[in-house]
Amino acid sequence: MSHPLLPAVLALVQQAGAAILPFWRQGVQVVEKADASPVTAADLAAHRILADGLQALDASIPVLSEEDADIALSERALWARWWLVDPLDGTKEFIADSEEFTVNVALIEGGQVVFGVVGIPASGVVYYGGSGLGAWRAEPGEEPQAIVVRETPASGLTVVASRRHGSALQEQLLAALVARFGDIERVSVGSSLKFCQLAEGSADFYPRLAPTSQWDTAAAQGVLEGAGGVVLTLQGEPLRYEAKESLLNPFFLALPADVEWRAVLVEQAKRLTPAN
Ligand SMILES: Nc1ncnc2c1ncn2[C@@H]1O[C@H](COP(=O)(O)O)[C@@H](OP(=O)(O)O)[C@H]1O
Ligand SMILES: [Mg+2]
Repeated sequence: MSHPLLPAVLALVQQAGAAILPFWRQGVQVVEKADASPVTAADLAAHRILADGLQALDASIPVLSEEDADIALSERALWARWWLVDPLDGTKEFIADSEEFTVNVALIEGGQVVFGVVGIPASGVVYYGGSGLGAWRAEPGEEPQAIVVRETPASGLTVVASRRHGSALQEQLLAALVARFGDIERVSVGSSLKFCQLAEGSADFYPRLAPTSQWDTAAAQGVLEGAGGVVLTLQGEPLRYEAKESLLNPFFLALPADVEWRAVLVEQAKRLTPAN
C-alpha cells in the first residue's frame, strides 16, 4: 500500500505496542474515567507516543485520541484531515490478561477513513489498509501479506461479537438472521480485532448494536474497507466520521461489501430500528 504517511504510522503503532507490553499481565493499576470506563498507565504511555509522534510527523494534522478527546466541536469542525487514535482498544481485555487488545490509528479526511493501522501488541501482528488502497497483515519479521474478505462459506455465517458489550437488539437481529439463513457460528472477540478477522477472511459478520466511540472503529474500518468490506449504519449507509458533538458512533454492521445477504441484513436492521 502506498501512502506517504503510512511507514511512519506503522513504526509509531509498533512503538506504542512496545510501550504497552511491560504493563501487560503485571497487575497494572486501573483508574475509572469520568464515563466509568477503565484506563491504565499502558493506555497513557501508548497515547503519549502516538500523540507526540503524529504531531512530529506533520504538525498541521490534528490528533483526536481517546485519552485526549476533550476538544470543542467548534475546533474539530474546522479539521479537514485529522488522526483518530485509540491507543489501547480493549482495555478491559488487557486488564483481564487477554491478548485481545489493539493499538489503533486512522487518518480521516472528509469524514472518511483514508487508511487505518491496527497493531496487536501481544503477537506483534499489524493490520493496515484503506479504501481503494488494499489491506495487509504483517507478522513480525515477515513480508506483509495482502488480505481480502471471504465469500460466505456454504456451511454458514461466522459472526464475531464483543466479549462484553452486546444488547437485546443485537440478539434480535441475529435471531432474524438465523431464521432466514439457518444456524450461525458465534465467536466472542475483544477490541477492533473483530474487523480484522473479517478483513482476513476468518469471519463473515460483526454486528455492533451497542455503543462504541469513533476511535474504537476508524482504524479497523480502514483495514476492512481495503480488504473489500463495509461498515454500515443500521440504515445501510457507510459509517462516517463527521465532526459532531457526540463522539459516539451509531450502531453498525460490518461485513464483506458484495455478499448476497447484505440487502436482507439491512432490511432486517431497518425493520428492528425504525426510529434510528
Ligand atoms: N457504553 C459505552 N459507551 C461507549 N463506548 C463503549 C461503551 N461500552 C463499550 N464501549 C467501547 O467498546 C470498546 C471495547 O470493545 P469490545 O467490547 O468490542 O471489546 C471500548 O474501548 P476501550 O477499551 O478502548 O475503552 C469502549 O470504547
Ligand atoms: Mg477503544
